[in-house]
Amino acid sequence: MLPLSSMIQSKPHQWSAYQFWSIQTTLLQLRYSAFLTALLYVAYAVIEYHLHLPMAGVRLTLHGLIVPFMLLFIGVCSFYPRMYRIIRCLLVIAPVIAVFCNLWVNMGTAYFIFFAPELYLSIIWTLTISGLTYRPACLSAFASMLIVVCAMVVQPIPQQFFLLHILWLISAFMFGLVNATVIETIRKTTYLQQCNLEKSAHTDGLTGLWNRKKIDQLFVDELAKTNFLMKPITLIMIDIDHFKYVNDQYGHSCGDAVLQSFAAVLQQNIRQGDHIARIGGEEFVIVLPNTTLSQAYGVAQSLRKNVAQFKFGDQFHCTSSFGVAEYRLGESITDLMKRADQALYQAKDNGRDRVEVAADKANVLLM
Ligand SMILES: Nc1nc2c(ncn2[C@@H]2O[C@H](COP(=O)(O)OP(=O)(O)OP(=O)(O)O)[C@@H](O)[C@H]2O)c(=O)[nH]1
Repeated sequence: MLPLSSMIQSKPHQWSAYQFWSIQTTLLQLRYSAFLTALLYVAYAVIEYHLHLPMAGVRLTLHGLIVPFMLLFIGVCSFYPRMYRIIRCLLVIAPVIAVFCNLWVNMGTAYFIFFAPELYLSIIWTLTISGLTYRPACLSAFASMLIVVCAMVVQPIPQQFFLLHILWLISAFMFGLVNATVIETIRKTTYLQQCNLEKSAHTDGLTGLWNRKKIDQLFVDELAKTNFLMKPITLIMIDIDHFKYVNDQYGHSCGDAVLQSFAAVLQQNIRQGDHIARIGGEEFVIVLPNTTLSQAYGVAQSLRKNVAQFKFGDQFHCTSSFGVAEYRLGESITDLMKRADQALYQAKDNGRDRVEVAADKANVLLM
C-alpha cells in the first residue's frame, strides 16, 4: 500500500485541496494555542519581574510585550485565512526567537537550570501545540534545537548536567516529533476518508458516474455561472432501448456489464465540462453548459450513433433513445428534466433509437 503522503501527492489537484482543507482545520487550533500561550507569557513575565533578576527590563520587554504581542497578532490573523502564509512564517520564527532570548538572558548564570524547561517546552509546543503543519513545525523545532546546542558549545554548562540537559532536549524533540507524525497521519487519513465518503455519496456504485443528488447540485452550480454569463444550458435524457430484454435474455449480471459499458461509451464521447449521471435503472442524464439546443441535438445524435455501433460484450448491439431540452429562465432542474423526459418518451413512441427535442422554439430551430 502507498504511504498516505504519496497517495495525496500523486494527484496534484488533490494535494492542493488537502493543503486547503488542512489550513481550515488547523486555523482554530492555531488561534487557541496562540491566545493561551500569549496569556502564559504575560504570567511568566510577571513572575520573572518579581524575582529581581538581572536584565529585568529586557526580560519584561521580551516576555511581557514582544512575544505576547506576536502571539496575539497571530491569533487575530487566524480569523483571516488569506493571511495564512504570514501566520505560518511568524509561528515558525516565534519559538526560535523565544529560545534564543531565553539563552541570551540565562546562559552561563546560576539559575539557567530554572529556565531550561522553557526550552524543552518550546520544542514540544512547536511540534504539537502550535497548529503548524508537519514540515514547518519540524523546521522550527530543529532550528531551536540547533541554537540550544550551539549555545552549549559557546558557553558550556557544568559537566555533570551536560548529559542530563542533552537527554531532556532530545527527549522533547523526539516526543514532539512522534506526536507531530501521528497528528499529520491522522489528518491525512481523515482527509482521504472524507474524500472517499464524499465520492461514494455522490457516485453511482455500478457505473462510477455521478448520481441524481450530485447532478442536481452540479446543475445548480452551472446555472449560477450560466445566468451570470447569459449563456445557454441544455440537458439530455437517455434511456437504453428494450433493456429488460437484455436482462431476460443474458441475465442480470450481463445487464450490469451493459450498463457499465454504456456509461463508458457516453462518458468517452462528451466534452470535459459536461456532467453525466445515472439517475435510474437504465436512465442517464447529461448536463451541457454553454450549449444551445441545436448543439445539444448534435451531441445526442453522435452519442446515439456511438452507442448503436458499440458491440456490448462482443456479442450484441443495443440502441438508445434521447430527449433534449434547453433551460428556460426560472425553471427548476425537475421541470427541465420533466420536459427532457417527455421528449425521451416521444423518441420511444416514435420507434426508439432516436433523438427528440422538447417542444417549443426548438422544433422550429431544428426542422
Ligand atoms: N442489470 C440491471 N438491470 C436493471 C438495473 N436497474 C434496472 N434494471 C432493469 O432495467 C429494466 C428496465 O425495463 P423497462 O423499464 O421495461 O424498459 P426497457 O425494457 O428498456 O424498455 P424501453 O425503455 O421501453 O425501451 C428492468 O428489467 C429492470 O429490472 C440494474 O442496475 N442492473
